[in-house]
Amino acid sequence: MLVIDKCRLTWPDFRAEYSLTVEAGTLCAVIGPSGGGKTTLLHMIAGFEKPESGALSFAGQNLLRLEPAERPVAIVFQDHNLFPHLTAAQNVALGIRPSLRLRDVEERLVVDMLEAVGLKGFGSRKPGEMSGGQRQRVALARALISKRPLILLDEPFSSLDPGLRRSMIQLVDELRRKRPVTIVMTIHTPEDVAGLAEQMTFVADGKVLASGVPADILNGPLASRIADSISET
Ligand SMILES: Nc1ncnc2c1ncn2[C@@H]1O[C@H](COP(=O)(O)OP(=O)(O)OP(=O)(O)O)[C@@H](O)[C@H]1O
Repeated sequence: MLVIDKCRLTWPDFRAEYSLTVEAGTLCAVIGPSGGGKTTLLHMIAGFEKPESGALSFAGQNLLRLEPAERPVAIVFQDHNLFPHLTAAQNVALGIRPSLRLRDVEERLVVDMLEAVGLKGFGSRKPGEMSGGQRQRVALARALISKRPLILLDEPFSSLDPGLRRSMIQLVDELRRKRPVTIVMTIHTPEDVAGLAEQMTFVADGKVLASGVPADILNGPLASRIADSISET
């Protein structure tokens, strides 16, 4: 279970205090208005932002004591954070082994994962030779291939058309059937995760204002505020 308890961050123009619980194995979709604090929440879980107070744990382990690289977390950022000098296959392989010295079976895994994200035959391309949507999928492949049990996806599919976006989210969902993984994903359109996400979390003004079963959140007391934040993005 991921437990965030009153984690506070203060910047000159923004104050956040997050409390949220996500059961292990759950797909939790995070929605909310632009600037409300969704990315900051993910960055804090990953360790790129340090809360001044509060508690943060995953599977009983205190994450606040761990550096980002030590956390059991794989993250896909909005800007995909691929290495431009490496090929798509090498960028994916980093998810298995930072040294890139892969065994044959691992090379095969990379090829299979590129195929799973619809990039068969793109392994030798560099990020600069790929579209924004293709780069997003390379970054997704790298996160999915890593053995990290907590995956954070920050609007990973924003440059994909709705059909491809939906199929990528289904791919993320399938991963959960193959190995136990907890996923926290920021999204813009709740329809994308309909029937897949067990939990929906509405973040605005630096706070988790509601979290629970998606239908309850979308039809609950914050329904009109949520609808406004969706139409604005
Ligand atoms: N390192 C930082 N220092 C100061 N302010 C920051 C920092 N990071 C983010 N902020 C501010 O925190 C607020 C929340 O930003 P955040 O990126 O978390 O929002 P968001 O909900 O992800 O928005 P969007 O949907 O547009 O990506 C913004 O006002 C932003 O300017």
